[in-house]
This record gives sequence, C-alpha cells and structure tokens, in this order.
Amino acid sequence: MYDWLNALPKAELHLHLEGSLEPELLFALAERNKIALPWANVETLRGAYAFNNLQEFLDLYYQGADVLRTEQDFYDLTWAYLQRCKAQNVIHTEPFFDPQTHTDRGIPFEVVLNGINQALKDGRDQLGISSGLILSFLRHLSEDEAQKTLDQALPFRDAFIAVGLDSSEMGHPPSKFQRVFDRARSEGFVAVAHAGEEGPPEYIWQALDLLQIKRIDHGVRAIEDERLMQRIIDEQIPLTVCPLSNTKLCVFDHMSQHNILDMLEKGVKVTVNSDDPAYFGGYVTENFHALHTHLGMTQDQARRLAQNSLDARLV
Ligand SMILES: Nc1ncnc2[nH]cnc12
Ligand SMILES: [Zn+2]
Repeated sequence: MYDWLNALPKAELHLHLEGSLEPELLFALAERNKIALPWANVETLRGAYAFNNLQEFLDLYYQGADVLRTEQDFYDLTWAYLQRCKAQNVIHTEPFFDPQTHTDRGIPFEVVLNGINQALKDGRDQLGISSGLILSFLRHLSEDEAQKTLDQALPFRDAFIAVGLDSSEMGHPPSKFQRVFDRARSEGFVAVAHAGEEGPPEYIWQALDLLQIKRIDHGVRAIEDERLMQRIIDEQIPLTVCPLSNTKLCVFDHMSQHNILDMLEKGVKVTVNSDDPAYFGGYVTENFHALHTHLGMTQDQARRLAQNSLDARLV
C-alpha cells in the first residue's frame, strides 16, 4: 500500500518550510555557519522530538530555525523539501514560510525570500513541481508587527500567492489580525489561516467571517460544531489536515482516533498534509500510510483525498 500511496499524484497544501529542516541538514548548516548547538548530535536532537502540545513543538522549531542564515541556507532547505516532493509524487506544493522568525533575528527579508524562490523556480524547471508560496504571520506577535511584515512583502508581491496565520493558537484568535488581513486582501492576496488545531470552533468562524479565508489549515475541531460543519460542507471550504502532526502534538491521543475519514465521509473537502515533516515523523506519503494503517483508509478514500488536494490548490 505504501508504494501505491506514494505513486498517487497529489498536492501538498500545508507545509512549513522551516518544519522540513531535517536534523542532518540542521547540523550541516550549524557547522557551515559556525553556530554552536545545544544537542550533541543528530540522534540527541531527534530524541528531543517528543511534544505534549503545539507550544512545546514551536519552542524547538524556532530554535532549530536559527541555523538558517544565508540565501544558500534557505535555498538548500527548500530544495531538500522539493526532492522529497519528487520522491513522493507531490506534483504541486503551496508551502508556508514565517518571515518574522528570520527578520526578528536580523536576517533581511530578501535573503529569506530569494533563497526560497530560487529553489521553487528550480523545482518548476528541473523537477516539474508547480508551487505557490504563502507568507504566514506569527500570531503570538502583535498585529502591528504583522503589518510591518506585510509592508516588507509588498515590493515582492508577485512572489506570493496568499497570506496565512500560524504559531501559538490559544489566546491569539483570528480577530486579532482582522485589519492586516483586510489590507492584505485589498492588496490582492488570498487569505488562509490555521484555525481549530488546538483552538475552539469559534476561531474557525472568526477565520471565515473576519479574515475571509479560502482554506482552513487544520480545522479538525470543526467537528464539534454542527452548524460550522454544515457551512464547511455547503461551501466546500477545504481543510488542510495534518494527521501525524495532530498525533505528535496530542490533538488526538492516537491516530485511530483521528476524525479525517469521518469528515471525508460527511462531505468535507479534507486533504492530507505533513505540516512539519522533519519533526513529526514523515512527509505526505507517511501521513496517507498512517491513515491506512490505523484507520483502515481504502484506496478509494485515498484517491478522493488526493483529488481534494488537487482541487483545493490556490493556483
Ligand atoms: N502545526 C502548526 N501550528 C501552528 N503553527 C505552526 N508553525 C509550524 N507548524 C505549526
Ligand atoms: Zn501548520
């Protein structure tokens, strides 16, 4: 089944480039940039990938991203991810990047963007993988800081297909970012947002009504609200679900409890994605495979999930 799932043509719509930083590359970049790491080796670092919630993961994820310094680093990160796409027949990807994670450390916005963009271009030319980059605001920071990030992005507007919202969800509702999303949309950006990963259905309502998002990232807690479920089904709003992420971050205690196939059968446009594959134990195929192993996902269901990912592309 793994090989069959791997060969299925699919799109990935929820992937943080910084979350695709494998420990081996992290150590190589630390050496190249002469950065001392608090972990003895790759195995020790991998051993630290045990999380009780989103915040515990984010603390390590931001620490790991510190090794990314130069345009070449961002190129290498993105190129390594695209090679994984090629190996798993991901024919289209819409990755996120978090500019504030880097600009707050003094890395110029253009350094980050140029490295990523060159790799995405080479991915199109050399690997035949189409892509569209999503600029994601960090929700644990202020709306003013998001506005400044949007200012920095506007001179490069053709480099992005959308804006998103990620990082610590609880206590940082979508309403906090209504004005910056209004401005981004008026500048022609499509909007997406993480909502209903750890946060309540109310955050999904806000993301839809206040931020006017076209796709919900995660959204698994929508199932707690019948009226919300009906809206998502009626309007066929895609959900970018990340099964291994949800179990690694204890949104579900075990994969056998995941609700993605229930949602699929109820008519929700759910898709399968890897979120932060270096930290959560696998790329898209491993996510599909876990659904087969623990939930009995059939080939027909896998085909529908893959088709949903192709249908839910923004570009
Ligand atoms: N799963 C996730 N949720 C929120 N922010 C993130 N940033 C990277 N991965 C994330
Ligand atoms: Zn995510």
